[in-house]
Amino acid sequence: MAQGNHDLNCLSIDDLEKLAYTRMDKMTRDYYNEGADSGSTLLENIKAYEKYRIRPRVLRDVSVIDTSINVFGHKNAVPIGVAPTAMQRLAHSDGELATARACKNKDIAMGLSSFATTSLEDVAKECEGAIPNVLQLYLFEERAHSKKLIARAKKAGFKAVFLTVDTPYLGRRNAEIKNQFKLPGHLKISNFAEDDAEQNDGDNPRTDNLPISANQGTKLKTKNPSVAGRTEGTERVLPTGPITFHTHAANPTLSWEKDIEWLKQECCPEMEVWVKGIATAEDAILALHHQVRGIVVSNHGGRQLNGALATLDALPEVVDAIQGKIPVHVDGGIRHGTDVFKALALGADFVWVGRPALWGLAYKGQEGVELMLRLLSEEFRLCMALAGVTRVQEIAKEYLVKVDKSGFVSKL
Ligand SMILES: Cc1cc2nc3c(=O)[nH]c(=O)nc-3n(C[C@H](O)[C@H](O)[C@H](O)COP(=O)(O)O)c2cc1C
Ligand SMILES: CC(C)CC(=O)C(=O)O
Repeated sequence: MAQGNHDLNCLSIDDLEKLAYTRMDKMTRDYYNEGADSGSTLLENIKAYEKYRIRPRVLRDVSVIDTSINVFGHKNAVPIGVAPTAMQRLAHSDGELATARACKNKDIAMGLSSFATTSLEDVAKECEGAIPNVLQLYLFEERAHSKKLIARAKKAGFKAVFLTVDTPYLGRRNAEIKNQFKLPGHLKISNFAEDDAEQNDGDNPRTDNLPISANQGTKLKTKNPSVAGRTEGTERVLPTGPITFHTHAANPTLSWEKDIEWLKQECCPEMEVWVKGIATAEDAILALHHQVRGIVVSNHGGRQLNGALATLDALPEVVDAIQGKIPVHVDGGIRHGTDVFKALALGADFVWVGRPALWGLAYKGQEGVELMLRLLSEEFRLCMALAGVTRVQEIAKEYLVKVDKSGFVSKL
């Protein structure tokens, strides 16, 4: 394995996190790093990987290793993608463009948030069809903007839409509330900039503890606005005014019957419809029933329901339910190449990383994201070699054991 050309300040994702820490202002750092409530699910996402150990096989000629895998019709260098995360220009002035350039250079799929600070057309242009772009969708209760966004994504050549399904309301993120987090005036939620041109007076801070649709811009004709999202026997009024993540991202009305079928029709045939935020076998079966093209096991990086199962712990029941009928991806807490190996051994087809890309951006823009991808890719390749595996498809349960709290080792 090549050992040359290291950034000696940054030899691991842990190093990268520390380096990024000093390069972000407090509001950005808290917004990026925080989990919901006490943050226990965020931590458990990371810790869950420590419950498994690898069973290495030897004397297998590992001189040639192929880490690549096909995803959305493209060859990805490793089974790792950059997860959609909102507002990347908070971390670096090039924001999503830097991420796109890094992904293109490294042959890595990229997920673009609906709430990006760069338009989907600009990101697509940057990649010129070299990597499969995925649009993460917050499907607005008010449909016109979402309809337009989907049409634009199709035109720009996006391969898939990941409908985020774990945000009927925004999770309670106390630092975000304390800091009165808002997008600075020089940045825009670019995918909706045109829609907002006439009325955009900027974002409003998240200052209260209410479910998100009770925040600014949402008027519900309910008796008590603090229970927004439920129309108490009276008319429901859609969000109005500028499109901000405080007003539009969460949608408490989303449902399998009403929305998945609608979305499939809108996207068909150009883009695949996936659901991001599945954490149970029951919902995995519903996803199959509604014929989505794939699922992402995710708890939104621990930013939504705190107390939910770590994604690695939720993965096996989802994999069992799906039985290979559609791809199962996973995200949350992946910080090492060995984590990628473990997730694949437990049945994931592919993993996505969120915060590490933001830390890379904050550290050195495009170069920092490339560094992050390089670290994870090299660690993954080395892990495969030392475990005695030469192709990604060979990674399976037999390479793992589970170790419980008292140190008892069990086969899977
Ligand atoms: C700052 C931040 C912003 C995010 N924005 C979005 C988003 O716009 N849409 C979405 O579906 N998920 C969003 N996510 C969740 C990620 O897509 C992903 O599920 C999560 O970051 C994975 O966990 P990890 O950060 O531990 O890798 C965001 C996560 C973070 C940390
Ligand atoms: C636009 C936001 C709701 C982004 C998001 O998903 C997050 O902050 O976790």
